[in-house]
Amino acid sequence: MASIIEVSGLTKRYASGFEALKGVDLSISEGEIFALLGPNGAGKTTMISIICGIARPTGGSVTVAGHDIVRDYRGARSAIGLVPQELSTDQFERVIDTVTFSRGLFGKPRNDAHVEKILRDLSLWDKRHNRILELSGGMKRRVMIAKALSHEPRVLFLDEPTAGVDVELRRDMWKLIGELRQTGVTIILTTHYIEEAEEMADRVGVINRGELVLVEEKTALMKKLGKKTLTVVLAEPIEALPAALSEWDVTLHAEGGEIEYIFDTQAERTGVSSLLRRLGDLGIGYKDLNTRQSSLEDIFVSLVHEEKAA
Ligand SMILES: Nc1ncnc2c1ncn2[C@@H]1O[C@H](COP(=O)(O)OP(=O)(O)OP(=O)(O)O)[C@@H](O)[C@H]1O
Repeated sequence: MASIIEVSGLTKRYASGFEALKGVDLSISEGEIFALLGPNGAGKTTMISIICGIARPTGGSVTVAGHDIVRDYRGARSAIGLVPQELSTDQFERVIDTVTFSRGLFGKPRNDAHVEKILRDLSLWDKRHNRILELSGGMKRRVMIAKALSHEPRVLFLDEPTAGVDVELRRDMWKLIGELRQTGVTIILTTHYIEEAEEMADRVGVINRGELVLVEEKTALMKKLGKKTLTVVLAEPIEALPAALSEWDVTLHAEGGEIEYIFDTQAERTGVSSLLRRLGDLGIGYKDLNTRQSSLEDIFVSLVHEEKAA
């Protein structure tokens, strides 16, 4: 698929001398949902701010829909819709007016049919004459999305779209984002919720201390780094792990009632059958076995830990 955003050798050094981005390269394809993950202070907001023309890069280049974000700021910016984390709209304004006005800010001619479509798509049409302050938190977030979509951008940035919202609203937002992608808009979201990336993204990028430490298709990532945990529920609890099990990456849980074994699903030998044989040899009986796939969260935590350790 054609790329819509090209980030090359991007660096950002703040006036304090702090290097927030250390040479980031990234290419985003048109129509994909890309999730940018990273711990606090990793550089996510800095990167988005630069791509959206809010902060200036110190080095490197970024193009959006072919427009250089510095030399052709207007061209680049008009291809972008940005949904900030904070509500940034006049609370007394009416929904339809704020969305119509946002479109005008980008120099686009008035298009009532487009504004109506957005408001309908976002289930805000019935509320179009309400003032923002009369809306629920979830609706306010939808208004922010409507504003960002008002000028028909090709790329939509969502900065932590579900931070601090309840589970139900989060699911609604995921559904909405899924629907937006059907319209062909490219979506880049930052999130602290790994579950959100797991649910939504086609590709995942992990940024840590100003460096993009990983960019991968979500499914490939989960498969490649995927480990499984085998839980062996013992017939009788044991006090400690016998030394004869030290060849396996096993730990004792549930007050000695369960042994957990983490194994690599891609390995030629997973060690599962030999472990069970050894348990038999040791006279340790078990009454149940189950395995679970490691989540993106396990993968993310181990990545950021490896980085820290290095
Ligand atoms: N204006 C600034 N001057 C100096 N340092 C800054 C400035 N803005 C951000 N930083 C630093 O740059 C680093 C990256 O910040 P950034 O806001 O991009 O992180 P983030 O990944 O978005 O974090 P969070 O998840 O907490 O929002 C942080 O260490 C931050 O303290």
